[in-house]
Parts: sequence; structure tokens; C-alpha cells
Amino acid sequence: MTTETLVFDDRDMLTTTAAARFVDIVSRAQKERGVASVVLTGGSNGIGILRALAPGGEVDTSPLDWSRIDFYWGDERFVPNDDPERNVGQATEALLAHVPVDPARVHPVAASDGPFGDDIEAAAQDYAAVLAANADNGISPAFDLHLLGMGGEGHINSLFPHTDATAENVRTVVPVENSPKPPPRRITLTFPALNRSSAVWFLVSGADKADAVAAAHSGASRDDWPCAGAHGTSETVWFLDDAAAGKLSV
Ligand SMILES: O=C(O)[C@H](O)[C@@H](O)[C@H](O)[C@H](O)COP(=O)(O)O
Repeated sequence: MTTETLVFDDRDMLTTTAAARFVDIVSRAQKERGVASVVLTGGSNGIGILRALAPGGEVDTSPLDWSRIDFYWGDERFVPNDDPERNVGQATEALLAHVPVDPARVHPVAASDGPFGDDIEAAAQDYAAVLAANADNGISPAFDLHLLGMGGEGHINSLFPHTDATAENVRTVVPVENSPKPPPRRITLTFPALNRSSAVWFLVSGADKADAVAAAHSGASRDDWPCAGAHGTSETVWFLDDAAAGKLSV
């Protein structure tokens, strides 16, 4: 397993470089196995990479077959389907509506007005079942790529410091009822699901993230800094801008 830390002058270079490497990793997986699996994330950089991949964006996506990618989400806000806070809505607007994906391979988390209504536990269990149904081990897929944004206190997906979701070691998907960051109700993949990914990429910009980046690079505990607990089985890559890298010792 390799860990790489790449530092860019600005956020556009960060997302464009990550988008180009997305094309490489996904097209390689498609050559090897036919189908690739990617876990998407929200936040400005998580959506920024999708914009760079969209038609008219900065990156040549011709090596990719969009119809042979399974798309999952690392977390989702448990709000109505048409709420602009839904990560799936933002990803659809940025990319998925503009490329020929296979709708059967797009796996959104249920919304609060979806088939399980307001029952967040049932919705989380349903997403765990979706993962299990698509997994070689019957539990969780070995995703080719899991994208992550990160908050200033080190949260990734909806795994916040000192919470049950961050401590979870068995379930692959859990509900979060009182997220410190609004909206309070979310559904998130946990470390057992995240850490089965082949590649885990952090897309992080801004000086307010510098403490968390430094903590993760110096072996902090995942309970204090959840970002410190995320690793790909083949690679972990930190895509940082200068400001986010500001507290790394070189
Ligand atoms: O669910 C959320 O509230 C956000 O999606 C959040 O988790 C976001 O991904 C990070 O805070 C990074 O955001 P930026 O990329 O905008 O810094």
C-alpha cells in the first residue's frame, strides 16, 4: 500500500489532476475486470472533480466507458429527494446527467421521502444490502476508488470525531442522527466499508483543513481525527492545495 501527498498551487489544478487520474484508474479497472466501482462524495472539491470530468470540462475522458461504472455515495444527507443538499442531486447536476451512465449502476442512498419514508435505520440497512449485493465477499465491494472531502475537524463521509459512526467496526452503513454539521440526519459508510477500497483519495483545500491534514500525516487516532483512519488497500492519495498543506513538516 502506498501513500502519496500531492500539493497544488490552487484548487483548480488539484481537481483537474485528480480528474485526469480518475480516468486512468477507472479505465484500467475496466480493462482488467470490465466494470469499475467508484464512491462519490459531496463538498466543493468532491463536486469540483465531477465538473472537471463532465463534457466541456478540462479532462479527456475518452478512455472511459461511463456505462460500466458503478457509482455509490460515501454519505448522504437524509432529506427529501429534491432537497438541494442531497449529494446525489449535486453529482447528477455536475456530471451524471451529462454522460451516458447506466441508471442501474447508479446507487443513491434513499431519501427521507423515499421507499422507507422517515425511517433512517431502514434506509441505512437498505444501503448496506445494496453494498452486500454488489460485493465479492457478500459484505462490501472492493471499490476501485473512494473519493473523500474532509472537514476542518477531520470528518470524512459523515464520520465525525468521537461518534458511534466513527467507532463502528462491523456495520458497513449506519445512520447518523445528530451530525455536528447540518443537516443533522445523515447516512454514512463506515470504516469497514471505506477501508475495503483499493484507492482512497482525499481532495482537500483551505487553511482551515491544515491541522487535520497534519494530524492524519502524523499518525493521530481515528477517534480524534477520523481522516487518520482512512486508507486504500493499494493506495492512499492526498490531493492538497498549498493552504491545506501548510502545517505539514517537509
Ligand atoms: O456532508 C457535508 O456536510 C459535506 O459534504 C462535507 O462532508 C464536505 O465534504 C467536507 O466538509 C469537505 O468540504 P469541502 O470540499 O467543501 O471543503
